[in-house]
Amino acid sequence: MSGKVAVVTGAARGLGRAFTEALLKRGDKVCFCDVDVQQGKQTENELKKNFGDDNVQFLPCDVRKDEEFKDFFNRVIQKYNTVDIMVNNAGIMNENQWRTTIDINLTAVIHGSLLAMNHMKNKSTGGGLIVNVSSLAGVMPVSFCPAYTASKHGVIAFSRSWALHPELKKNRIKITCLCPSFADTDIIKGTDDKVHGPKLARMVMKQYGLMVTDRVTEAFLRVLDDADNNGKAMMVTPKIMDYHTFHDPKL
Ligand SMILES: NC(=O)c1ccc[n+]([C@@H]2O[C@H](COP(=O)([O-])OP(=O)(O)OC[C@H]3O[C@@H](n4cnc5c(N)ncnc54)[C@H](O)[C@@H]3O)[C@@H](O)[C@H]2O)c1
Ligand SMILES: CC[C@@H](O)/C=C/C=C\C[C@@H](O)/C=C/C=C/C=C\[C@@H](O)CCCC(=O)O
Repeated sequence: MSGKVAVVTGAARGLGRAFTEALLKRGDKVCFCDVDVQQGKQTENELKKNFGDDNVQFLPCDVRKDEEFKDFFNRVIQKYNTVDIMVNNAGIMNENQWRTTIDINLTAVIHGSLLAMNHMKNKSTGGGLIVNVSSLAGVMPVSFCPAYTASKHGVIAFSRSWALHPELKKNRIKITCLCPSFADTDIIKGTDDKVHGPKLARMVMKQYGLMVTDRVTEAFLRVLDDADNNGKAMMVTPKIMDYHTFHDPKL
């Protein structure tokens, strides 16, 4: 039994919900948020039935809204006294709404990470883990969704940069990324008007294959259990489950 307190953003459905369930199965307590209040409440009811009323809590929050996000994070601390694991998962894919894509996929991940770091460095027990959900599109170019790809590269650059910082090491805070290829959730559905070249997108997705969410959860748990995960980016595709090798220039 792990017994930690975790926060997961955008967990009313999809990968966020799968990560929440995996954490609950380990014996963690989870507070999750989503902008979709109806789906969030339904998921909360289902999870409470399986894992107990006190172990899981849904709170509505649009991570784009700074005050709402701050308030959500503070309410988690009020309820569970601490946060040990922060999973910045909420994300969208829409090239026609590229500013919103950057706001949710990158700016809010930065905000969520900073909220978690501030709390984790001040708490008496110290330490914590931040898991930022990037994408395989965070380590390679993807022609049909350049803004999404930029947001996911940004998540990795931000996380790897903080991971090097001595202050994080001193406070035993680790920051790591998860980089799935295509998984069977709503984000990959009905995207024809959201990408540059829907035919190409479908072709690439067919080539790569679609993962069940359980496979991504397996990679998520592997990262959680790995003491040496700081500053790393775990790729997960139908064939690969391994950290990406970065070729940083040697100066
Ligand atoms: N499914 C894939 O193929 C895949 C691959 C790589 C990375 N990812 C990433 O995984 C993460 C989860 O995506 P998913 O596949 O579960 O998609 P999804 O669409 O099923 O779930 C995303 C969730 O985020 C929520 N959300 C969106 N905007 C929000 C906001 N402003 N505030 C709070 N919540 C918000 C949605 O309501 C939804 O519940 C995303 O960051 C996505 O980019 C997904
Ligand atoms: C049809 C799917 C698409 O519209 C939605 C995708 C949403 C999320 C998945 C994303 O995170 C994963 C992307 C992975 C890309 C992997 C491979 C590319 O490098 C291949 C690019 C080839 C090309 O663009 O020519």
